[in-house]
Amino acid sequence: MNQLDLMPREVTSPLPGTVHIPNWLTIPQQNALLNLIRVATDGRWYTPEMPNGTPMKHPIACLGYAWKPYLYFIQEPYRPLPQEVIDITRKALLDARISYHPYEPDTGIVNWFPPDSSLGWHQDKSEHPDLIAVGSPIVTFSIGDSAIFRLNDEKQVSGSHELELRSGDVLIMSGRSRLAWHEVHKILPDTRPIDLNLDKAGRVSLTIRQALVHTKR
Ligand SMILES: O=C(O)CCC(=O)C(=O)O
Ligand SMILES: [Fe+2]
Repeated sequence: MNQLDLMPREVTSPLPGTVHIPNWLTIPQQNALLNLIRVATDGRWYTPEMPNGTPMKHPIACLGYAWKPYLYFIQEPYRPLPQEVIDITRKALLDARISYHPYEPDTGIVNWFPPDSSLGWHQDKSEHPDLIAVGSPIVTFSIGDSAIFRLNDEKQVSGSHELELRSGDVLIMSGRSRLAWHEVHKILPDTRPIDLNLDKAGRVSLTIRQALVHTKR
């Protein structure tokens, strides 16, 4: 434990529509979520290639629809996003006081960040344009080693907001900051809680979103 751990970590809203809730999941809840991810992804990890052929720097796995830069597709056998994940996503939105209707999350991209990995400056815009236009939320749960996360409403690191995303934190990007630029700048080694059921160093982020418009039949 360092000095900072003694200070309460407050809920913050660095940009309109973005809410960071520290310590939102308890350790048992994080372990339950890790288990659920293990079962639901069923070893279906892959390292997608960018359109120019270079592989991404870290592996991902997907719940619900699958994703590769920059489109969603159906992974066979198709299994919908687990109801438990939809439920905690809705609860996180309620706690963040973000009301957004109708929200039908259908996809979770799970990122595995080894200690020396990062994810460069980008916007999340593979989802249906009508959903992006209305600010449909992206809800991210962090588990494992902490990350330095940066975000900005402009395409530049300079002047960006820097957040430390620790194990158990939730971050929501929605509304006016749905298309905010962001990056996982670095992973802070050996910062994960000891009671976590993670057998190696690194960080899991589960990023829930609605990818497609669901027409009622
Ligand atoms: O790991 C994170 O906190 C963010 C990941 C991310 O930006 C993404 O999956 O698009
Ligand atoms: Fe992203």
